Amino acid sequence: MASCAQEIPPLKDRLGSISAVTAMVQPVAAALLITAIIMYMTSRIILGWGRKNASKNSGNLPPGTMGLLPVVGESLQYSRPSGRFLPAVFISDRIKRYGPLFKSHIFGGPTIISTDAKVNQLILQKEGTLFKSGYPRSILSIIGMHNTTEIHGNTHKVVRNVILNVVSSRIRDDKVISYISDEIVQRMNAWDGQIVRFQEEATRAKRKVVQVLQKLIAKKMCRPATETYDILDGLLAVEGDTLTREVIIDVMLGVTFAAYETTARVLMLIPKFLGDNPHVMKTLQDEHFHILGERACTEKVTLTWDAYKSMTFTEKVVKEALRLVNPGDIVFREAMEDVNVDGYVIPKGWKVMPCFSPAHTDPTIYKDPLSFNPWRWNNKDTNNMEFTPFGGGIRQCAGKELAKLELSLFVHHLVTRCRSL
Ligand code: HEM
Repeated sequence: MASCAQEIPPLKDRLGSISAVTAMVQPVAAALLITAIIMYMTSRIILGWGRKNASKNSGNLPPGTMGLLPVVGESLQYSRPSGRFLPAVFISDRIKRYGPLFKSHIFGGPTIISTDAKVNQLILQKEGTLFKSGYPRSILSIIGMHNTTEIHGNTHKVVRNVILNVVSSRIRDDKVISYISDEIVQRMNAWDGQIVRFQEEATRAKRKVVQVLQKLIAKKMCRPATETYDILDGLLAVEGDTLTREVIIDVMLGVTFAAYETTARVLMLIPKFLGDNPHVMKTLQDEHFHILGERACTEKVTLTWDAYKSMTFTEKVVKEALRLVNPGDIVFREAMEDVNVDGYVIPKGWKVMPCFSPAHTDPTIYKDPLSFNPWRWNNKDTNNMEFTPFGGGIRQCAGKELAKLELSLFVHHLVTRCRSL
């Protein structure tokens, strides 16, 4: 058995080992001290920075926190996946803590987040006077620096009119309906027995879009627009000093992004809603087999504008899916001057982020809001500020009628396909 004397080394040796340990610990301690000093100084700078931002404005900023780091702010918390439907946990937690209007620091800048339907309406309606579209650079670098969100005034009006005119005239064309319908069937056939990797497909596709657009423009320049007149034809027809070729390509990129990501997200979740709600599926099947009549599922069906307009229950299913999925949940604006809202000030130059999903899932507006219930739309007005899946004001979605058509045609093929499975 070892004695205590053997366990405790003599003082000289102990001093030796202590100094060895000290030698080892010293750099670590020094590093810790320096880190602590840097953290202290950083926090002072940050706190000072936060106060400086606030003190520039005489009014009362909405409550909220700005996060610990100047550039990152609360972006990491904001982008943490929620694992459930919107609103994101970040948003619902802050509504509980601060109320419907709060400040944060996300996407690289101080931001006021509004989840109040009335305030959102004000922000959207005052586009061009109190607020202007103001998407963060990180988003613009993907969707193009000159896309629809970044063009203002008359140029925006011209571009918007082109898109609205092309969309509203072409979706009534049965040939276009048939084209979309065939595309859906083709894609569905390719999905059979496969896991669909939407994200990978999208990323790969995005890289090719600019090349495709450039080739398409070159082709279009060589022949006059025909009956296949599309948004690109429309934009090329008004090409000029402000609407340059570069802007047109970015607008097309933006339209592709706006049209694809949003519609795909709703489309992806519709099968889940129907799988979870067999009674909705049954009612849909009744509607769509009625449209099919005696025709067998395997027969190629040519859908028409009239057939689409007769899909009245489908319209409610699409609305309900839009309410819960909310692919256009947030939009970005920038305050053009100090704006007073509900006793708070939104300072000039700050980003403003109207967020729609809290109103869409508010139990005082929608009974049992998280249930998928298309019948709730039987007597409900949808032209109000509490249902804004397509935004509002002069920047309201220019493709909303096309999106609703595409989603309805998808539902048609999805529910009639099941008979043959
Ligand atoms: C479910 C599908 C869709 C949803 C939920 C949706 C949602 C939205 C929202 C919320 C905005 C407003 C953005 C803002 O205020 O900053 C918007 C704008 C826009 N969307 Fe959609 N969108 C959808 C599909 C489409 C489609 C299919 C197109 C194709 C043409 C499209 C084209 C546009 C364009 C061009 C704008 C900009 C309008 C402007 O600035 O005047 N969207 N969309």
